[in-house]
Amino acid sequence: MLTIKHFSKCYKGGKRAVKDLNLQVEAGDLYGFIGHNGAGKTTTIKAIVGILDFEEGDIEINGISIQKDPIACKRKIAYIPDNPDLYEHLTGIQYLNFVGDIFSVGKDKREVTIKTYGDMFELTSSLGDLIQSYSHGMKQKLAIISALLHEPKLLILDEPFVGLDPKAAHTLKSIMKELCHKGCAIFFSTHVLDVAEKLCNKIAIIKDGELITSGAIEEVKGNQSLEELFLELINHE
Ligand SMILES: Nc1ncnc2c1ncn2[C@@H]1O[C@H](COP(=O)(O)OP(=O)(O)OP(=O)(O)O)[C@@H](O)[C@H]1O
Repeated sequence: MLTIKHFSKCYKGGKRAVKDLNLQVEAGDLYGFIGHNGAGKTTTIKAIVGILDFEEGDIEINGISIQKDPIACKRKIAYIPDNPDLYEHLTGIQYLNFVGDIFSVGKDKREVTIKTYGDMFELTSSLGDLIQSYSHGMKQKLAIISALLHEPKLLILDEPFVGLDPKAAHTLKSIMKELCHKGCAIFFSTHVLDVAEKLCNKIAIIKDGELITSGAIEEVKGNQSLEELFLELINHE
């Protein structure tokens, strides 16, 4: 579903943010991407979803290169950034319809999806309000609903639990598990190691732009907790 091959990124005038990253995410994977502040997670995520150019390596969504055919890739994926920048002058429902139009989501399918996830996130009664009146968590919920409208095959989330209250975080975790159960793949960054440990079947740990371990969570962490493993790897050297 997602193949990252020898991906490197060097910002203009800056140091190398990611170095020779290789990763494979399969259908059904709930893949956690873990690393310290500045490790290179957001850089990698932005490259995967086609909003950050890169010169070295390739990233493929279902065998299609994000750099060669970004439109075909974007039809299959959804991306929720760590700080959703939505159109504040629209109401929630106008924004969802705008996204639905972009992805050509049919009227009936659109209504069912908006009602289902709107109710799950307790946002339905606020969808007629302007986004500028929403709290950070409400914007995050709206961004999540908009991302699910076109039934993406690959969902990419950057720090998805930040700003969500415990109930909404629980709802999102349930949705993520259900989507992967149905064959969707999810790749998400997080600093919440307890959540990653409980939720993910696979994890990758990145340090200073380099992948230091990846694979099935039970194999990667062995008998340790994920927190113990992370601290050991990050403090090493
Ligand atoms: N636009 C940019 N220009 C120059 N350097 C950048 C830019 N964006 C990120 N960097 C640098 O690239 C490195 C990786 O940053 P990135 O945002 O990918 O880290 P991260 O793992 O997502 O961190 P965090 O957990 O703090 O969000 C850091 O050294 C950062 O300073």
